[in-house]
Formats: sequence, structure tokens, C-alpha cells
Amino acid sequence: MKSLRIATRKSPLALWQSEHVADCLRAAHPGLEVTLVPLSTRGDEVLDRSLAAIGGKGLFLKELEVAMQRGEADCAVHSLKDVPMELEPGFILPAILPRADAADAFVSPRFERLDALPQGAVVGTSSLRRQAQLRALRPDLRLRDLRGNVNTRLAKLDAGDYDAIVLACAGLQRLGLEARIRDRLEPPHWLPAPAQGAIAIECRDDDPAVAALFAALDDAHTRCRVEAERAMNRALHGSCHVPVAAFAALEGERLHLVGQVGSVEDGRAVRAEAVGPARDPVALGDAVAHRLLAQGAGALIDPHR
Ligand SMILES: NCc1[nH]cc(CCC(=O)O)c1CC(=O)O
Repeated sequence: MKSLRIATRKSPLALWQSEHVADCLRAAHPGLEVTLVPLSTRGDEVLDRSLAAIGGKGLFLKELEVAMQRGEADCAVHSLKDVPMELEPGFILPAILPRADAADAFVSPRFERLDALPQGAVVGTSSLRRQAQLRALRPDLRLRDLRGNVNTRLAKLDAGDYDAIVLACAGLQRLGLEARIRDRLEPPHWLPAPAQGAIAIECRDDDPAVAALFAALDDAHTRCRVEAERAMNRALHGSCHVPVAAFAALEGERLHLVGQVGSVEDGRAVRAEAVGPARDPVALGDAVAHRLLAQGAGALIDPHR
């Protein structure tokens, strides 16, 4: 192949991530011409309703997949945490890049850390996972929805709409906004979304020449960790719109996975962990999911069953 077209969302973070993949590809394949195909997705356009309310699944992917099916792009770049647990048939993830910082960030103009927020302070986040963890740690806080890309969310914080917001450290770092991180929210007290901080490339499964170009970019350690986290999430419910958190770490040949399911309503949470051989991350993810369900996670995921 002489050239490759990357479908990307148009947000500054998505463009940074796609440019980064383009740079990695050019370095791995000198002479390859790589271009971006920026597209708008429903997840970017509908900002007045929560992602859960507009149906969630794959909202940020659909338009990019259509472009690949029509032959208008060869691949797409995603934040893996936004990729549904079940890919659309006909698509694969030929590469997962080395994971960046997986932690969340506490961001506030006035307060140093979560503990320093006054009683009843207003915190913005639309992530059910972040809301549930905030509820569990600080039941007094008032949680408010906050949608939009990273820059939009920071602008709303600066406008005084919130006392603090929670964002991914990786996104802030990629955008050169690391200075906005007042405190890190990280394991063991706080868990990220499954696959947070990992960038994935998606392509059609009938395009082996494209997949082959990406072989050089795949990071086996990251893939192992995120496969366990995503397998756990898949075994629990299959969607990304319930308060599920997971974090896996490699300890030599062993993989350690911690998972948590929480409740936005009352801050209840169940947590489970397990260690298993790194060669079978999916089995480990399934095992932690079953432990969570045995502790009553099902009632938190779907209060009506
Ligand atoms: N849902 C939006 C989204 N998807 C991925 C990231 C951060 C980058 C990453 O996790 O790789 C963000 C922004 C955020 O949560 O603050």
C-alpha cells in the first residue's frame, strides 16, 4: 500500500489521537502517505441529552464505520473506552497503542482535591462511573451533567457552572492541558473506565493489507490488560452506559484485575478482584465479572431484575 486514509472524529482530542497514529505509521513505514478524513458523529452532535438517553452503543463509531464500508476511509482511530464491547460484524481492531495514563483527573480552579470541596459543592460529569464513585466517596456533592468535548467541558468549568469536574488524565495530557490536573483519581481508591487511556485502530476484517500495516503499532501488554477489562465489562452487561470501572495490571506473567460496579442513586458499590495467567485475559475478566455478580452487581446494573 502506498497511502492510507484514517477516519477520525473532529474533536481536538480525536484529531490529536489520529495525528499521533498517522505519525506512528509514517515512522514504521517510511514513504507511506497517511491522510485524515475528519467526520462528524451522532455522539458529537447531540449534546443536549445524555449518551445513555440517546442509545449509547457505538455512537462515536457509526459514521466512521460507514465511511470504511463505503471505501472512503481505510481505518478509524478511537479511544478504546468509547468502543462497544461487541464490535460491529466485519470489523477488527488490528492495533492497540501503548496505554497512556489511565487515571482520572480532579479539575477545579479553586479546590486542590476532592476532599477539599465544601459540603454540597457542584461537580460536573456525565459519566455514570464517575458519578457513582463520587456518590460513594462524597454523598453530599451535587452532581450535574456535563457533556461535550474536553475543551468545552473546561470552558463550562471556567465559566463558573461547576466547582469541579472530572476528566481523563490522558485526554488532558494529549491536549497539552496537564497543568489543569489538580489531583489524580486512581487505583486503588478510584478506578478508571475499562480501557481508559488506550487508543485503538479499527479496520475492515476483509482488508489484510491495512491490518498488516498496523501490526508494528500493536502493544501486547496493553492489549492483554484492556482485553481483561473489556471482557469483564462484556460479561456484566455489554454496554458502556452503566457505572462499571475496571483496571488491570501486569505482574510478570500474571495479570491482576480489579473491577467495580456502583450505583449513581445511593453510592453503593461492589468490588472484586482476581489474579490469573496473562495469556488468558478473557478468562480473568469473566472470573471477576462472576465474582461481582455473586456479590449482587446485577441489582446495581439493572435495578428492575
Ligand atoms: N468519553 C470521552 C473520552 N474518551 C476518551 C477520553 C480520554 C482519553 C482516553 O481515555 O484515552 C475521553 C475524555 C474524558 O473522559 O475525559
